[in-house]
Amino acid sequence: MTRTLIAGNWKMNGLKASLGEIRDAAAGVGKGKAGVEALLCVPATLLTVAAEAAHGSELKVGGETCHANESGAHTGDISAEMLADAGASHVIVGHSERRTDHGETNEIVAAQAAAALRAGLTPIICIGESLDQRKAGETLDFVASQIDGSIPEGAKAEEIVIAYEPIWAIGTGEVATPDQIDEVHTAIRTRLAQRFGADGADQIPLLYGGSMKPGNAAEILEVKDVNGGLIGGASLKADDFLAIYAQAK
Ligand SMILES: O=C[C@H](O)COP(=O)(O)O
Repeated sequence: MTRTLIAGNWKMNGLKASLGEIRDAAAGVGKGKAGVEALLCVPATLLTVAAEAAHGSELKVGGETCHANESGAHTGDISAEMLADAGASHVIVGHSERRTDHGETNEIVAAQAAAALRAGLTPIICIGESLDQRKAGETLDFVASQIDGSIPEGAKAEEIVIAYEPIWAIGTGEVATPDQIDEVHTAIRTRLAQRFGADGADQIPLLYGGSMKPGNAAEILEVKDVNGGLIGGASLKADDFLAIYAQAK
């Protein structure tokens, strides 16, 4: 059975002064919500204190990216082992902002996801098309190529999470319609079934991300192959994050 995951991505936001939001989120998750996981992925500077703030609750914390190597001369980078050591259970890899800002290719993303698995973390592998690709009718082919290239060899279905985030819907207030999400998520599940078999593909949570908010979460989470969300702006406030979490089944 597919797990449901409501995951926040704080991106480059948050100071120690924001820890109250994590404490509030931690206090609000888990109540009568068996089968729905809650996760906040925070900047590396906050990971240890966020893990402490969430300790004893059902809120998990995660990183936002990782280097493929375990250690070494990579100034400024952070390994998956370091994230695990700081208390992370998950790490986002291949977010479109990383692909754009840091030139991360499918090959790099697959190596990062492999590193996450090596360190015992669950990689949340992000894929999604640009507006130009959507207008050109290339969405499904592009997303399929990202799936093929970004999931590492040897990964097991139960170890990974996929997040579909149309780039044009990220931080723009523009949300993909349920029909658009349905079309892409169905295509993703079908592609995953070619690699993992139907039973394997069914075990992989498919998250939607892109301007998800308390007011549109229910409609998005109702879409057949949506198993949760990857939430940016609305995850910064515990009230909003919890309001989305409350709508997940
Ligand atoms: O990782 C999260 C996504 O980029 C969505 O961000 P957003 O909810 O601010 O649009």
